[in-house]
Amino acid sequence: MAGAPVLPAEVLLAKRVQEMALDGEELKPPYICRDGDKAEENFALSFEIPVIDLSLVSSSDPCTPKEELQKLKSGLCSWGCFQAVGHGIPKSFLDKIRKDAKEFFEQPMEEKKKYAKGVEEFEGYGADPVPEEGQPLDWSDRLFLDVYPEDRRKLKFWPENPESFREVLEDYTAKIKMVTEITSKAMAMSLSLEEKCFLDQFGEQAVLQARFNYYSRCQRPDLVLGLKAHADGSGYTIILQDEVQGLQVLKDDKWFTVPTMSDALLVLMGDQMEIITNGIFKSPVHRVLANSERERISVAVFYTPEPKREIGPVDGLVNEEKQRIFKKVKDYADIHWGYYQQGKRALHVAKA
Ligand SMILES: O=C(O)CCC(=O)C(=O)O
Ligand SMILES: [Fe+2]
Repeated sequence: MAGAPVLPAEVLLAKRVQEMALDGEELKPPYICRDGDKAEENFALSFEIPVIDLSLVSSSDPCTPKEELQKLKSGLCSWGCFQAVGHGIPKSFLDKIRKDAKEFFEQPMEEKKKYAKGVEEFEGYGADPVPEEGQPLDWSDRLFLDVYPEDRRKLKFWPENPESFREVLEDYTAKIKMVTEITSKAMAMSLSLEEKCFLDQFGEQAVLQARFNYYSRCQRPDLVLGLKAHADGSGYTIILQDEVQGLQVLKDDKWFTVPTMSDALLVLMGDQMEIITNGIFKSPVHRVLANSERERISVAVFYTPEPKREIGPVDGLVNEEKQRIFKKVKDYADIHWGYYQQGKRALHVAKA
């Protein structure tokens, strides 16, 4: 592997990781981005990530258990994420999404390429746009789609096969939108804020984007990453995992593997929730490891404030005790993307 020529990312990105894996191609930089030192890995399974029953923290219930809200708050202050159950989406429906996603990626390349994106485009099937020079490439393929508001949908990128894909995704979008409503309210209540204050910041036309990730098997998982370490630029992100572990969250300089739970959705704070809560909720750095035995699929839905909408720390969280640490920003996700492509975080641009 040493001495393998470094090909321009544009050239490498013309071929899907899934094809390279199937062809048994030799790994090349910049896919190779780790030194293979397994000792550095921390495989600790983090059962400390709180599991929150959202049906218990819905606002209309005057008996909302204080302990559940407290658990939600402390989880978001320390981990920046939680496993949501009781979210109202039946497990059978989550299985359907997982099944359609798997069927899509398992089709011949020819079929998937009908939805291919250009190297510099965002939406469609392929890889992320070419990163800055020196940045690693992810050992994964993805299908990225704008799903809400409806007028943002570009149906030419929406798979027609498997047959139920479009309908299931439409349905999932509506269900996830409801989950964002309950979640935003519960998070506000956990901080003793007016329950609609986060929803008001995001706006009614807040954007949902779905990213179907396909992590192919890799013979040398110690040399690559399924997805490089990053924090999300969203407000927050709702992740559906399959039964294969791989997602890790960084806490106290250690990587913790997020357990898989077939009926749960992982709710992970993006930078914008860190800004809106004046730094109280953390937007965690996370990554995905590659796996030599099994492929892995996840569906991440990014929930982001309306374009052009100014967001900033909510009033109740800035006071004499707690100084304002972030200023108002708009279109933060775009700023974030520029830094992401350089392998950097963007949060400092919003510092007061
Ligand atoms: O695959 C996963 O579990 C996480 C995906 C993720 O972090 C992302 O798409 O931003
Ligand atoms: Fe992410």
